Amino acid sequence: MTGFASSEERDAFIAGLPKAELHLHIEGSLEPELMFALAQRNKVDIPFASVEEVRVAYDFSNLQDFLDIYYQGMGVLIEEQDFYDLTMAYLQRAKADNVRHVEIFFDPQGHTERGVAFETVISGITRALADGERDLGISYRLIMCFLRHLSEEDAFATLEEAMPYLGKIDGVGLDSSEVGHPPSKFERVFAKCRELGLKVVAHAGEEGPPEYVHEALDLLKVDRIDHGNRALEDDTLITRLADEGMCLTVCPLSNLKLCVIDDIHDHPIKTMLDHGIKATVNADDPSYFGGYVNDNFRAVTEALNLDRDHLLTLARNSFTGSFLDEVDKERHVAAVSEYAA
Ligand SMILES: Nc1ncnc2[nH]cnc12
Ligand SMILES: [Zn+2]
Repeated sequence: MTGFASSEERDAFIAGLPKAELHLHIEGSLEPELMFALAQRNKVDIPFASVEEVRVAYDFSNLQDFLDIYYQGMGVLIEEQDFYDLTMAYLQRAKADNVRHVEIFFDPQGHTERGVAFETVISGITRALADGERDLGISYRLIMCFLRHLSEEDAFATLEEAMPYLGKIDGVGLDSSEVGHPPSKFERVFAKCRELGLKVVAHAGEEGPPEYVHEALDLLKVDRIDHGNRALEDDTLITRLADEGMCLTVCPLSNLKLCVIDDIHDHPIKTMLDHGIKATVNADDPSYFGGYVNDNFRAVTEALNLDRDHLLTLARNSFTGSFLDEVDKERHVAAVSEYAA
């Protein structure tokens, strides 16, 4: 137990640490209890008889296993209020983990292809984000993801639908099935998004090879890499990520549940920090992977014997790697230093 006298002391330090969460799919925060409530409210059939049955089904051996259930789960989200309730439930949970700033993903194509209007989705999410900022003091950015298993044409059509709402969207991302859908497939749509002044991020190196991380950097010109685990297989990437101060939004319990790693003791986050890479800790899809951000912090801190300095670095990285203005970044980084003192 490096640096901490007890597991209680360690957990208390994590609980009180001011932090930002930069990799969170809002649809992945749909807890089984809310899924059942919304299924009833909207008269939607779900293939589960109980909350226990749902949790048993969350036994994945790879990303695709999870995605199949994830897209099915979001089928209960129909009305604007559903998206509000989903987002507000996440923000309340984030508040309990002392999260001060969130940058959340949403997957519009997972909804519009079911006949739910883009307006319904974004209105519910942003209404909750605004209420959360006012009532819980959590600032936010919103990132619209393109589903990479769908076509470039679909992505362009989604961007077109998003045009009237660009004032509410800070960035775009790339998620869903990685292998076979390289970043290069979306080079043109990302170029357009950058021209529009949007920040750009992409899932890369979760299951996909290091080459996809190179493509995300070189072709999509990303501001952050989501996951990035497999970048560690390539020494040139390690040096490049460190030299460029590229932020990686790492998701330990997700990696475990999706078998990206076999054991939490093998998680690469400490190695990333040792290489000088700006890694951060995030929950990804907390209701599917069994933990919110502090659960993720606890899991790696215990397994990898992280000390106070590691945790403070991870917390600072979460703010410096965010899309906050420089003044706000500095304010939050100062709060982390004050916490350390
Ligand atoms: N971990 C993940 N990887 C890719 N797409 C996702 N969509 C939701 N979670 C995801
Ligand atoms: Zn993700």
